[in-house]
Amino acid sequence: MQGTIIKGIAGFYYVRVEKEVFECKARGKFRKEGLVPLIGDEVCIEVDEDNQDNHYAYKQGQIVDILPRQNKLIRPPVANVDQGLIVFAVTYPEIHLDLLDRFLIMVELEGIKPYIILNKIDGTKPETYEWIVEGYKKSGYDVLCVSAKQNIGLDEIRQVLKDKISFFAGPSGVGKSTLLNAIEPHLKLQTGDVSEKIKRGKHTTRHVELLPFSEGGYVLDTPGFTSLQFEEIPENDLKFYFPEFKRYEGQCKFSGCSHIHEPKCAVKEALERDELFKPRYENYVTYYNQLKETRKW
Ligand SMILES: Nc1nc2c(ncn2[C@@H]2O[C@H](COP(=O)(O)OP(=O)(O)OP(=O)(O)O)[C@@H](O)[C@H]2O)c(=O)[nH]1
Ligand SMILES: [Zn+2]
Repeated sequence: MQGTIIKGIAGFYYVRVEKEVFECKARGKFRKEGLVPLIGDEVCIEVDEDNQDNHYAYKQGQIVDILPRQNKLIRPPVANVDQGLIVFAVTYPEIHLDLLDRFLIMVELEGIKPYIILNKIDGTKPETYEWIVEGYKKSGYDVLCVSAKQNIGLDEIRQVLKDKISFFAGPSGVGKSTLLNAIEPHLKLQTGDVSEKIKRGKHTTRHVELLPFSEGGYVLDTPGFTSLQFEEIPENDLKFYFPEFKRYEGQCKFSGCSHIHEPKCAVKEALERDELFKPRYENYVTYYNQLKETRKW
């Protein structure tokens, strides 16, 4: 049978097949190969037929194969993540585009698809945030304006989440938990279930878990990215994490153009023509200079 690892605790992997969860050990061969199963892995399991006593909370099984990974996040350690939903609020807390751009760079660094979710549009005039929506759409991002409180735009988020592995990230207080609970009221219930089980075991460490979405797909139960540091990027590579620059690739006079001070730069010309979102370009320049400064030391 083939399923997804949704949780791992103390050498046990919880593999969800259809709607059933199996408690599995990994075959010794993985250890020999230096392969550690990860949450999010697609695996093949064999069910232990002789070990299905009902005093176990789960049916027991063994992981016999791990399918090739599409990608792997380091923190939290999860495989096959398709997309990151970056949540901000249009009002309180106020949107800091610097912070939003940092979140976007983190998602771009992982090579996964970002979505921008602007929450709390209830009671806020569209004029106050429309320029941000336009700016990020111009940069090539998908932007959804929603209200968790008033059920606006939630079906669009459900469409995005369907059959994918997703995480939510964003500053504190923007409404990530409210949003998840509004999208899928069952999720909270299941989180409760699991923490009950963890309490009964001896292990109190926080484990990452994939929460199954009723229409198919999974959501990480912890927000992605606690750190927004990207100082390991060489400043000359930073441009690769601004997808809107790709359109102008090869069009600058100088190859390896940083799009900052070089003459006949296609990116700067596009900026003049208003094809790019200026605040984001300015953040690019700021980060570039910061990275360059850091490297001097
Ligand atoms: N007006 C309005 N308030 C909202 C909306 N969504 C969430 N809130 C409120 O915003 C506050 C923060 O919501 P949370 O869901 O706890 O935010 P969070 O992003 O999970 O915060 P952390 O757990 O700190 O990361 C709560 O008081 C919510 O009631 C919304 O759509 N509109
Ligand atoms: Zn250039």
